Amino acid sequence: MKVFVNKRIPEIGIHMLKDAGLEVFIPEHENLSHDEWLSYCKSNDVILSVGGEFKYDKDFFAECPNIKAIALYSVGFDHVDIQEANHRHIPVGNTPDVLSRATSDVAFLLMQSVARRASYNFEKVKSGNWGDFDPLHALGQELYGKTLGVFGLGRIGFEMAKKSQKAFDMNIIYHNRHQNKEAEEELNATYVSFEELIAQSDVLSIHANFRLEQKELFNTSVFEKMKENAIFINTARGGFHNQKDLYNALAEKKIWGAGLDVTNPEPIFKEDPILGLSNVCVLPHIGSATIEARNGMAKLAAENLIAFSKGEKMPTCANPEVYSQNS
Ligand SMILES: NC(=O)C1=CN([C@@H]2O[C@H](COP(=O)(O)OP(=O)(O)OC[C@H]3O[C@@H](n4cnc5c(N)ncnc54)[C@H](O)[C@@H]3O)[C@@H](O)[C@H]2O)C=CC1
Ligand SMILES: O=C(O)C(=O)CO
Repeated sequence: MKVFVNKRIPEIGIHMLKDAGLEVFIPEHENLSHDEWLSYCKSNDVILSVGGEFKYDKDFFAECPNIKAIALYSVGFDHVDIQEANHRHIPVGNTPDVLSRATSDVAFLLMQSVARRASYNFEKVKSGNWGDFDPLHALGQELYGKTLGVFGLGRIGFEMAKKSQKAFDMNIIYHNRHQNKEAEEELNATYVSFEELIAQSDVLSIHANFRLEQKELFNTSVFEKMKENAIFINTARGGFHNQKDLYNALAEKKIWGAGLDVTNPEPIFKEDPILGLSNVCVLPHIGSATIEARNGMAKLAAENLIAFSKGEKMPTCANPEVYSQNS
């Protein structure tokens, strides 16, 4: 079975595929054009897919009927038309759990960085403006006993809530598609409406899996209902927030600040005015960027394709319903 891996991943994953007798193709250079990517998809049987820039939509599946399985090097699968994959009986593997702590660590980092204005103060030092001790300048806010609102309390959201409660004794509220009994029992989390989540959160952290129908759910109509001391954190997908509305809310100090690990578009344009604000911290989508998480993702993606090559179910599949469909 021929595997197309569109970008370098930790060697452990490649070795696993080769040891299982699969033929692995990795292009010489990385930043593939769409046409290059498509031509490589057409000449292989399955894909180990890194990154979200290439979309697995109806057009793709029509152009590449040869592709029988996709193993994503991510837990998010919003760049895949799952309905079309199911229709074509194509399993789509993903990499949950192994990156949950790492990603929640970045949300936790952003929360603290914004609360204590780390970016602003670091920029001051870098530009030689250490400044005299000023009891009233660039003060941050403390998080102890404040309310963390989680939009999408799943694997990563749970880790974020757990460490925020442990470190700062934060009160946890959440809004989800389904109630999370484990979080309610272990973290004393309270399920609230979307409106209550927005109004009551001192820190609002987005951890839902993105779907197009939720595009720009967080916009001016939301930001104007948030507390003035509120911190907006997004480590899920940039599509969840309207970036211009967020800029306006921050510039007009409608909210305290924002921490983003995901933006719209990605990479963010360096001219984006949001980067010039003193109450923002933006990171370049590094949530899963640890040695441990990225190795774990490589192992899971390889295991998914090896299972497929043996006619077995993928251990971690974004569309497990594909296995229960009539052939
Ligand atoms: N910044 C980064 O590098 C990374 C970002 N991510 C993002 O984080 C997302 C979450 O990952 P996991 O926690 O593993 O997924 P998960 O599936 O365990 O949790 C997502 C939660 O969101 C909830 N949800 C979905 N849509 C919702 C809606 N409209 N309203 C309320 N709740 C909703 C679901 O019920 C679920 O509990 C991924 O889909 C991905 O987009 C994941 C890993 C790394
Ligand atoms: O896993 C994901 O969904 C990411 O965004 C990157 O790890």
